[in-house]
Amino acid sequence: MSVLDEIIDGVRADLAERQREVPLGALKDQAAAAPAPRDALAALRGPGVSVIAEVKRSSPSKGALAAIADPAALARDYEAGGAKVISVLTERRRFGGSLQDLADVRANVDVSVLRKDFIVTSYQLWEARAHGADMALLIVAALEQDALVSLVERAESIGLLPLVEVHTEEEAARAVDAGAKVIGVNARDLRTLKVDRGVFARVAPAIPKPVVKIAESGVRGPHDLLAYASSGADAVLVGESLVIGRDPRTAVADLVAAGAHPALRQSG
Ligand SMILES: O=C(O)c1ccccc1NCC(=O)[C@H](O)[C@H](O)COP(=O)(O)O
Repeated sequence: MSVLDEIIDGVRADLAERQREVPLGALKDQAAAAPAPRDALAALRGPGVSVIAEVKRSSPSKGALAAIADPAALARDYEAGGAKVISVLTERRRFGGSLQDLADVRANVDVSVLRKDFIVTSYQLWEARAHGADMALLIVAALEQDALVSLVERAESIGLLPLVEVHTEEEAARAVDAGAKVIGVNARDLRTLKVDRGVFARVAPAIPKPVVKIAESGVRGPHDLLAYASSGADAVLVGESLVIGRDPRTAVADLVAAGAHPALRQSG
């Protein structure tokens, strides 16, 4: 069984428990009472290369990364550094995250917030919106095409911008067919956990121009952002290097400064 399959087994078990505790009708009521979604698409459309900064306590590949007692404080630092979107890992077992982290972050920043999790049912999309998310991750490798299409549609219908994640050209074609407006190319193979920064340059040409292209994983600093930008990235999604560093605000600001270089300015 791959790492991704193991993670999803755990996600389904935790999900079943939450579904017993909060019926879908009650969750929809919570979503209706949540703050209106922010325009994440506009935020990601530049100019320059946008930075998505991630709240990430631990990971299957590295184990514990950072304690992060106050995710909202970290998110405020990211926002002060110029991050356009805050990504919050809400998976509990392998990443140490929660829906409470998502709600806390959303209540304490003015930028858009992404629910980063392993979403396999529309119930999780309602959870995302009920806890204030503006975006939700959908991983192509975790979903049959019918399910992907229906989750993209459901996300959009409830005000969430789906970030559809791929790792190969074939997955990119599936994401495009599903109508994704934002596609993330993850340098990390979620089945083996190997990071290959060359994946973005190979997969990005399969993604048509109007789609926002995000390079995910493996960004250690401005040089990696610039390399992704030179292959056509509109944004980068960064976790580990920000949470293990001593000054997340400055680390984000350095990335934002590199992404704002006039040579990288795009019309959108
Ligand atoms: O980070 C992992 O080890 C991991 C393992 C299995 C599934 C997903 C995983 N990470 C999720 C992500 O995609 C990253 O958190 C995100 O792209 C940021 O990556 P990084 O900057 O390399 O922390």
